Amino acid sequence: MSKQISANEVKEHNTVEKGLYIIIDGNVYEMSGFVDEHPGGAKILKRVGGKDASKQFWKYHNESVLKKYQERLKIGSLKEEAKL
Ligand code: HEM
Repeated sequence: MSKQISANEVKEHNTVEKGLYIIIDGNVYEMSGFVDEHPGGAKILKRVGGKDASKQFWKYHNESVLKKYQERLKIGSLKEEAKL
């Protein structure tokens, strides 16, 4: 099972310096080492750091992109938490 990461932890990692975490479909990806080679540009990725970027991701990519990069970029999955 992959590492469980809380929504707060994701939120705190919103810059390349601190670690650029993004959520796609409940999985957490660490993008800081990838921003400079992202074909869609660094800026757009930095803007979604610390956030759920599922909607933006599926707008521009398909499943094969995730398959290709998940081994390198995926660091865990979003922890299920009780909602108040
Ligand atoms: C795991 C995360 C991501 C990976 C591995 C990734 C990878 C890639 C790759 C390989 C391409 C080249 C086109 C392709 O092969 O489909 C691309 C293009 C692009 N990506 Fe990403 N990307 C990620 C997340 C995102 C996110 C979150 C956004 C938006 C906020 C984004 C926006 C774009 C845009 C705008 C393009 C250019 C599309 C075009 O020129 O038609 N990407 N990305």
